[in-house]
Amino acid sequence: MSTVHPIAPRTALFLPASNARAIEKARTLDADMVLLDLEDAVREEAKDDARAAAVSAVGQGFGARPCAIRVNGLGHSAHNADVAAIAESKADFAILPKAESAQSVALVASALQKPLLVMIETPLGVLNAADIAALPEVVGVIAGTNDLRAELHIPDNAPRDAIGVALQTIVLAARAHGCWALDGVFNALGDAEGLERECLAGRALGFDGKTLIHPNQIAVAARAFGPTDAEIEEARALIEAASGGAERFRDRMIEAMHVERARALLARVDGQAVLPCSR
Ligand SMILES: CC(C)(COP(=O)(O)OP(=O)(O)OC[C@H]1O[C@@H](n2cnc3c(N)ncnc32)[C@H](O)[C@@H]1OP(=O)(O)O)[C@@H](O)C(=O)NCCC(=O)NCCSC(=O)C[C@H](O)C(=O)O
Ligand SMILES: [Mg+2]
Repeated sequence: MSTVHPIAPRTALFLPASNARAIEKARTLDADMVLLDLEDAVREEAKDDARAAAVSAVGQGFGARPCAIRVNGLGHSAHNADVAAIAESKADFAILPKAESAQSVALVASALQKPLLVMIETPLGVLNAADIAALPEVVGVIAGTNDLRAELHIPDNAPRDAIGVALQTIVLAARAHGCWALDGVFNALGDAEGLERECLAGRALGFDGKTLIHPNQIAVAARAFGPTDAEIEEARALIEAASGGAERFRDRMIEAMHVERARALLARVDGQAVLPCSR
């Protein structure tokens, strides 16, 4: 798989593939990417219908937005049927939840024949994240923060620091292997300020964007993952001012690497592939 994928999404909206209204709504929304779920958001008795709906939805497409389908995990009775259907579908990406070992992910990847986003959301998955991200089919790594908290016995109301090592490990794995790093979902639907704080914290950790669960989260996350107008202005000024080696710029030291970062930031604004997953 040698396609260069578009820049990492800042906003990747999950919706249950069983929810026809949400599918229609997603076509009108401004998310960078649409993620149709067959796993936890879909009731057991609705799995077959949801799979058919997901295949049909990606067949119609989501305009210019890339779309992915999340399969049921290894060991679930719907897993094989999901994989077979998605392999034949027009989905741009597949998502594998609860990825735990490079060996098992490699088997699924070869059956899917799609660029793969893996969810790291178990202790074993975190410990093996780098090996999983190293697989050539893997183009992105997503933190599954609800499952992680549950598996680690961390109360829902404990601060995010409690999963800090896991989040950083996920970013490290993604960066080490040139993959996208997407942060986990924010469950509190009415808490825009909390969402913004969590997005900014995720960006500060190195995540490219955030997975979302509701339309009203899109604008907040897009803004937080930026770049902001101030960042754009500074990047332009820095490139203009820089002459090559170590020098002073607005009272701080910059070198060639800062110029490269500024160029990357501006290329992201222009929609060019800056953080491409070139697999
Ligand atoms: C969380 C929800 C169940 C809330 O649903 P509801 O209360 O019905 O939402 P609203 O009435 O506020 O909806 C307003 C309109 O917006 C549409 N809508 C809602 N959510 C979405 C969506 N995600 N995508 C597109 N459109 C959406 C409604 O249809 C309404 O439209 P209209 O009537 O036309 O105005 C619900 O938001 C939801 O199901 N969210 C997604 C849940 C999901 O996909 N979960 C799986 C991913 S989470 C995950 O991965 C966790 C991870 O594994 C981990 O371990 O952490
Ligand atoms: Mg999960």
